[in-house]
Amino acid sequence: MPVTQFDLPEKYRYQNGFDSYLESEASPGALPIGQNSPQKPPLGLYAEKLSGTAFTAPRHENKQTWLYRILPSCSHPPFTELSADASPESMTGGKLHFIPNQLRWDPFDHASSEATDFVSGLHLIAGAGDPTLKQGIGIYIYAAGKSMDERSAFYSADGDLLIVPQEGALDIRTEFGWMLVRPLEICVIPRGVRYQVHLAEGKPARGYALELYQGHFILPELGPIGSNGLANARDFQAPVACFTTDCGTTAFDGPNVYNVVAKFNNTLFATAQPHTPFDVVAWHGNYYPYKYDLGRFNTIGSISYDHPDPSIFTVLSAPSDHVGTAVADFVIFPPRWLVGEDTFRPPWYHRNTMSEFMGLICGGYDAKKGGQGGFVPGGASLHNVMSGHGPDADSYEGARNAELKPAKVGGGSCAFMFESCLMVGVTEWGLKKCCKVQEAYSEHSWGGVKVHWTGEGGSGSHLL
Ligand SMILES: O=C(O)Cc1cc(O)ccc1O
Ligand SMILES: [Fe+2]
Repeated sequence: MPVTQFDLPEKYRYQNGFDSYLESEASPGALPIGQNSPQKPPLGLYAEKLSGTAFTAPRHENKQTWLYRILPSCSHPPFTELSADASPESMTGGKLHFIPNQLRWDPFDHASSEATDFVSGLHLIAGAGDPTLKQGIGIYIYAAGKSMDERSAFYSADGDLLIVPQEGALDIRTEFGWMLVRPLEICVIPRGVRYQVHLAEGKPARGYALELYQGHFILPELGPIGSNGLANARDFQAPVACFTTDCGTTAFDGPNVYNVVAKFNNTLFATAQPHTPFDVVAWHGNYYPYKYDLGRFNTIGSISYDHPDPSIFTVLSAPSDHVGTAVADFVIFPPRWLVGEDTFRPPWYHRNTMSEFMGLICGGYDAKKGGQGGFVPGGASLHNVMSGHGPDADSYEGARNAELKPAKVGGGSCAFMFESCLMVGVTEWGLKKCCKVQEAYSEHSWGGVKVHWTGEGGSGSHLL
């Protein structure tokens, strides 16, 4: 039976569309009509604008949302920087190591303690650039053993966060409403949006995330593919407004029981206020959190010969200032048919001017062995700028000798890649403290690659 949004609790009645202009009101009449900021907004609410681009950004890039809330979000005591204990270096970065070696990680540990929530369980594994310049990316592994406290909220001033759950569904309450994000689904929480992550059904959660310090994700151009295909705009889902009302008679009335944690230049700050930050009764705009079910991806590939570039599997792209070159592409490798004739079907051996960070949500990957020491769900790999990589020796031999019948690859599997034009550095946590780096990755994968050369052909004149 297909699950429609009406089979889910009311808080999950999403609105559909990518980069659409949406509006939602949890109380009838909360949205002003015909203007954004009336002298007295309806229902005694405050109007607050949340900008995702410069006010003057061109129309096609401009992103903003008007929030209608019980109290404005400025009404909080000052933030103070969290201690090193509460803001561990594993989360905020520290030194980055830029190294040309291919790297692969065993599956990352689940949260070691039930005291770890989504925020304290975020580990920066790799990154490039600088949030203060609004340039670059951060790549995270998260592992949470408990839900965030009902009275806590988190936001990042550093960028938009793309979350890729690998195990355990996340029930995310945002200022804009709720989103249930399960493995094989993803979501994006824009810069500045406050949210609270719960573990759906209380199950521990683990996954990957990419923070985009510059710009926003777009859908890739479709070129000759035409007007549909890959990730279709209508399959992206935004929350509907949902609020709570806990507040006194003024902003600072009552005990400071609501904690708000901010990530600001990869440093954590906290404040506490008496009123809930989840008090948005209505909103309208095109700057909002959204989710997407990867199962809806319309996968396209070669129906004649040769293995196409993986860009055909791009779900979302964060462009740099140079057309066709992404600061980050989010690419998936979903189940698909391979029918190429006289073709080496898995990925070719290659060196890429882009860096490739890969993870595995479930199943296996057609160019890499699974099992102990292989590429397995919950693990990762990094092939940095110009670091040679490709199928491991066994996968190569298998594909070289395979009978080329139409074959479905990746059934029950989904690998993904964060591909970036930037050279990516690995954090201390990623290289050492996580204790997951596979020391023998290169030898294990390519040590046994055989020479198939059949000897000199032609005139041999080039031996001169
Ligand atoms: O390296 C990888 O496994 C990712 C990848 C997949 C593919 O089909 C083509 C190029 C590429 O980098
Ligand atoms: Fe690659």
